[in-house]
Amino acid sequence: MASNVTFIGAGNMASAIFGGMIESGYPREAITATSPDDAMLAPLRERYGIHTETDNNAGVANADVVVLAVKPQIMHDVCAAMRDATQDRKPLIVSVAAGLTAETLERWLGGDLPVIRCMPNTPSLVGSGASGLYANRLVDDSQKSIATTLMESVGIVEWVDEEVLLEAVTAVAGSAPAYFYLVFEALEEAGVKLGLPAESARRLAVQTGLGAARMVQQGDADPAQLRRNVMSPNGTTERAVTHLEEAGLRQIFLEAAEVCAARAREMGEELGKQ
Ligand SMILES: NC(=O)c1ccc[n+]([C@@H]2O[C@H](COP(=O)([O-])OP(=O)(O)OC[C@H]3O[C@@H](n4cnc5c(N)ncnc54)[C@H](O)[C@@H]3O)[C@@H](O)[C@H]2O)c1
Ligand code: PRO
Repeated sequence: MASNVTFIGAGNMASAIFGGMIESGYPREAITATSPDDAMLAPLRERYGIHTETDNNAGVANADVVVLAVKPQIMHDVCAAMRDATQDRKPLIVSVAAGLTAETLERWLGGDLPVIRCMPNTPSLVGSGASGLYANRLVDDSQKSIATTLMESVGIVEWVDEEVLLEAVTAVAGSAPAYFYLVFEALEEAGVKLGLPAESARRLAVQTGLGAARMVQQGDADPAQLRRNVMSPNGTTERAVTHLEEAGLRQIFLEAAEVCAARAREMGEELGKQ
């Protein structure tokens, strides 16, 4: 029988994940989502046919898996209010919150709980997500397999052995859709400056991004080789890529990844003091 999965918080991330689970054949009767606002839950009941609750403790009462999907800033209060229910039930806890460590979450929920931390990203909304997962000492193999099933319903999954590596996952996947959107914005602006209608520039740039990503995923060659395949000697691409390299693009990405990871750590430390 399928595990009962309850999502605490029914926003973007939660709905992406339970939407993906249902599309992959997970029984909707085994899924519950909570939010204090029933007006927000009503369309989810309608669209997905899942159970909903405005009371988090009622949501946890029958759960085998509790997915924490509220903003990190309110997580302490949400966990503290669910402590008794989670201690009674001892479900698997899966958190998608940025920064908050497994130790912090376990402590807020009263201790002695299997906790999996997950760092997903928004392309999960279209089934093309990328998630990093880390399990604490109390998680067993069957629980790891449940978390893999949940997150593979919306994309790919990479497990990490050390929790600190979730900061790197945040830098290259959790936050990274925004970097690609920035590149699309910049290419569109450049196309417009060079005379293209904005809509054409966007379509061309986005389709190119999609095609380039597909070629890397197909695995025929690594990205550096695929890049060289586009660069005819003394041609147009070589001129553009040399400009990007000389302007320090690689160093800029490295620094962006470093500040991103540092902010994840900082959020965990700041919020974890509670
Ligand atoms: N958005 C991203 O790119 C992204 C990526 C990775 C991880 N995350 C993490 O996912 C989590 C959720 O982010 P989101 O983008 O889905 O946010 P969101 O604002 O879309 O969803 C949060 C939900 O929490 C609900 N909520 C508020 N108070 C609550 C309470 N007391 N009890 C139960 N539910 C309550 C709200 O109704 C809302 O539906 C965050 O912790 C964030 O760090 C987000
Ligand atoms: N979005 C969240 C943030 O910016 C977490 C990763 C992606 O904090």
